[in-house]
Amino acid sequence: MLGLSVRSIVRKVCVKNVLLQSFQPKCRNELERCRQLTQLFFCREKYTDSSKYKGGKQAGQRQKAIASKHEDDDEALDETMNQRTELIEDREYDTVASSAMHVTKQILNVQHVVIIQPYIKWGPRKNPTKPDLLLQEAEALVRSLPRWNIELSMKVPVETLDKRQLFGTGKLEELKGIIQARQETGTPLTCVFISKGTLTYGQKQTLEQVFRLPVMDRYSVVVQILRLHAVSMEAKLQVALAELPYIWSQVKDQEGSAKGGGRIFLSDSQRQMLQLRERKLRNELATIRSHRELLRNRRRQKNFPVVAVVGYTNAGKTSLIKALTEEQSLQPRDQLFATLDVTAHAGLLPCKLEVLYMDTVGFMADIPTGLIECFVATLEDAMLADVIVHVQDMAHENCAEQRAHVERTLGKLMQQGNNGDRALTPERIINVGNKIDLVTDPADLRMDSDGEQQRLHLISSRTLVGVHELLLEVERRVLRVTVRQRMVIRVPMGGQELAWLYKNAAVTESAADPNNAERLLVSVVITEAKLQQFRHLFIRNRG
Ligand SMILES: Nc1nc2c(ncn2[C@@H]2O[C@H](COP(=O)(O)OP(=O)(O)OP(=O)(O)O)[C@@H](O)[C@H]2O)c(=O)[nH]1
Repeated sequence: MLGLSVRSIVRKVCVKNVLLQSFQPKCRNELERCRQLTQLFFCREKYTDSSKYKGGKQAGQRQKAIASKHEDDDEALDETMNQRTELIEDREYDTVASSAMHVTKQILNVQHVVIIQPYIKWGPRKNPTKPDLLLQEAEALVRSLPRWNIELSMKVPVETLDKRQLFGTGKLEELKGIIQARQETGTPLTCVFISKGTLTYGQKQTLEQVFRLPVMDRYSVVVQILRLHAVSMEAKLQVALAELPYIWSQVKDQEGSAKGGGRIFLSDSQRQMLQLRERKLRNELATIRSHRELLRNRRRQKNFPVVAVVGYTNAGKTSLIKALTEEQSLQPRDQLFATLDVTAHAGLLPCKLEVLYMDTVGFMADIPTGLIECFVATLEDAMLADVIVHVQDMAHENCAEQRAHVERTLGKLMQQGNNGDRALTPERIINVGNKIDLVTDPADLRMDSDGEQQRLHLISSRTLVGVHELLLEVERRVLRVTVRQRMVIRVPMGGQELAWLYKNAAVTESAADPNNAERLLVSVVITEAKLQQFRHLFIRNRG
């Protein structure tokens, strides 16, 4: 039966994933080394000032000797890293600490966070999204991390996002006062999250000195979330790779700000090591991706229609797939970036044709491109799908912006040629307005920000309102895009025709022909090409 084979394909995908996860301990090593290197980077600032660490000088000398002895040697790198990691463990903690590493190490502890959302009030660089919504998104990011508590959150107008101290002098003093007062009276704060894509090294250092707390930007918060949610080896390698552009940009900033001060951030050999790691990570990823390509080709050979479900993070993609497939094992979570791996789920259309639904990584605005680029490859599956379901959260105040962001990103992916020559025609895209159970005013439902009528399929993945109608629409599009049709074919009982149809089409029903006891009426969903083949093989021969 076809049903058996589609499930077995999904099973194979799962088995393959497990295999990929356990395959090549080399990958794991690579990942571990990269992680250590990242930690090494984040602690570098403190490390260079060895007086701040117990035993820092001694270990620093040991490390220096090792590094100069075996410059490009992998083992030397490991040893160097171990030495440094010891230093990290050993150090006396300083409140004006190198932020990201401090927060990384404390990720399992409770964090008490102050969120500051800077926004430009006037001018061409003003963000079209309202500051309140930006702040809400920043809060949602922090809430996605377990045991991170928001103690204070505020939005602060700025003239530009490029100033070294980010805020005007008066404003900075005011913020410092608020944080200090809070430190003295409430729960001690542990970090400040400035909700800007990336802070320059100089900005971060200045703000840490003023607030006397570690400071994080959006990039570093999102990396923490991605690390927590990366399950497969591919996702883990991607996260490790996503951290590298950040490290490089901070190195560049730091070198820029240290010019004339005689400080060198990374030695040539360390720089080479970082480049080497990057190359190795990319190679490992390429190997894993070629396995995925193989699976994709197999799916294509089996001719299963593929429906990709895309959308802004938390829009309800996983919930919708759960509703469409009735797959109980799927667990939607109220967290941003809950899905980091593209996963395939088998589902049945009303005509009994089986399809594969692909769950994809959520989109999010204001995430530095370097970070998301690493996950773009996982969207290739979506770009190659027969039909793309774009899920939108109708209950979200910023729904129209989110939709525009997803459409822009998909458009960019198309331009970059990730589409395998498939155009993103309106016929391939189904717009779905989800979470209508949370919308109180029905007038809000069919309008976008310009008041234009939207062609949206309104549903609730929670109450299942509209899900059956959506399923019918998915079926209509799948049949049209893949040039399949539903038909009833009359075949001789026990003949080759029936066996051929079972092999080459989706047989949805078969019954005895009431007008001819020797024949069967077989309902099938069949592609145009296969139908021609059937005619050629059986009908012409018979004639
Ligand atoms: N009330 C309501 N909640 C919903 C609906 N659909 C999804 N949710 C909730 O929204 C949250 C996010 O749902 P997911 O399905 O995980 O969203 P996602 O788009 O897959 O999220 P990411 O993987 O993070 O991008 C969960 O708490 C769901 O229970 C809906 O129709 N109504």
